[in-house]
Amino acid sequence: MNDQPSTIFADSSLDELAASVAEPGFGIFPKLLSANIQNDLIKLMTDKVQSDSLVQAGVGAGHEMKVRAEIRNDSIYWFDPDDPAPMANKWIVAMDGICQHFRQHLFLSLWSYEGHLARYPAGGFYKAHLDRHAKTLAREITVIAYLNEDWLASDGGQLRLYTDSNLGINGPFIDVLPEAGTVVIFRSADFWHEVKPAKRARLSLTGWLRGREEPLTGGI
Ligand SMILES: O=C(O)CCC(=O)C(=O)O
Ligand SMILES: [Fe+2]
Repeated sequence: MNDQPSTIFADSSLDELAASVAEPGFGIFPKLLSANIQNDLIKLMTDKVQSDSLVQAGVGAGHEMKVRAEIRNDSIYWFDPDDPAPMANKWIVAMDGICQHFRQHLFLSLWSYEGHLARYPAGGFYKAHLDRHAKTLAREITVIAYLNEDWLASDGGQLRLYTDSNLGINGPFIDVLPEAGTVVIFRSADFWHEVKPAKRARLSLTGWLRGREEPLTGGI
């Protein structure tokens, strides 16, 4: 497979991702990443861990973000378009490509990407939540790529995705193993999800395709 920036996702993959976002609003795609891309992302993650670049993740948006280890206890590295690692830039370019594809094919107003590498330590988890922050409408679509080779069901760490947007955490769910190469996509405002406790360190790359920034007035 050609690993030029624009081809991290082949056109056929972009079409499949778009179809799942259109209906039912989420999609789970094992082995969507090529072995090369997967290895480069794992290497990027390893480099960031070794250079001590990860910080404890918080909850909430902007200046209201707080570390809340009882809700999530992963460490993250925010992608920066100026990161010297070619793979960081490649990923951002690929995400911009998805925004463009979804603008053209789904008529969604998506204009930017924010994302981070995340490392959950053994025992790590993230309690059930929606990704769209209460005070901003910017996060439209969540895209998660997993980077764990040979992950077993007994390792835990499943993404539990609640598939009925009306019933939320009282409804049916799908458990997804965070196996390297798997990509999960869903509408950020509609699907509750959580990370079940993992028995070994768990690596993922989570990001959001964003619409225009529109702060809501009034408290929520
Ligand atoms: O790593 C995952 O499976 C999900 C992470 C997540 O829900 C988040 O960062 O908002
Ligand atoms: Fe989330």
